[in-house]
Amino acid sequence: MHYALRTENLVAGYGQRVLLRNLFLTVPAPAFVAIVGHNGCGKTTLFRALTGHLPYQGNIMLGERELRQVRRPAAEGLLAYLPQRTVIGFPIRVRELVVMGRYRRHGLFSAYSATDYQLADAALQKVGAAHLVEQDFTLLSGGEQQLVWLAQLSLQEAPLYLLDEPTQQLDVYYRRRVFDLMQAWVLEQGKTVLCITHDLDNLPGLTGYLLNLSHPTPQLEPLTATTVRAAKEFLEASPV
Ligand SMILES: Nc1ncnc2c1ncn2[C@@H]1O[C@H](COP(=O)(O)OP(=O)(O)OP(=O)(O)O)[C@@H](O)[C@H]1O
Repeated sequence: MHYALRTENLVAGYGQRVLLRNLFLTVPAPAFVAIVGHNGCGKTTLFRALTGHLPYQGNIMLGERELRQVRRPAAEGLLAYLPQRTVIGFPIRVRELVVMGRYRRHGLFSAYSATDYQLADAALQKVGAAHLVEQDFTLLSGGEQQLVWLAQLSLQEAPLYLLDEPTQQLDVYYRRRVFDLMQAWVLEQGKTVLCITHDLDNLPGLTGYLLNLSHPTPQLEPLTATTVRAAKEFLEASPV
């Protein structure tokens, strides 16, 4: 079987504060994984370790590569990461921001080709944000900005996508749409998508796995109405 990600005995945290304890994970490729858990249980910390931004003990394999041997996993095309909040401090047109998803082929601010821009427009169309293409990104609403980031992410040619609460600022309609989009990345493009979310109501009906990082021994479970309900009850019943 082909694996997108494996962790063996992964331990990580901040100083005395250990958040990930002896985590063993094997994520097949392709797959969708919804990562849930209480605020502060270590979901983003897991992503920081996977992206090479946090020291850890144990092993992390990204596909066939041992993460310790990789200097910059995103720059080398092993993964693409959408953090929770990214602030842009200068005016920039939406199309110009989205096309930067092609940066590994060109360098961030170098000249992009007509094909790159066509891909950027198509990516915006797919997330339902084609109408924003000419606008100044910094003037958009939080939800609109999130759609633009998703379009940019979709242009990155990585096998593994990590998304930290991508539906956080979106209304009901766009939340559904973003989950459908992530499913399409998996089912149609063979990507493996790890998505941190508190939006459990949108999970039943999706194909993939659930990972409850608040559980004492977190492991992948099939994503079903039953497992989502159990996770919800667990999270409602127990403190962090
Ligand atoms: N650089 C840091 N130094 C010390 N503690 C940190 C640091 N970054 C995060 N923490 C703490 O680690 C804990 C876990 O943070 P993390 O961001 O992984 O939580 P999370 O599960 O993603 O939570 P949320 O659902 O609220 O986003 C939090 O209590 C946080 O305050």
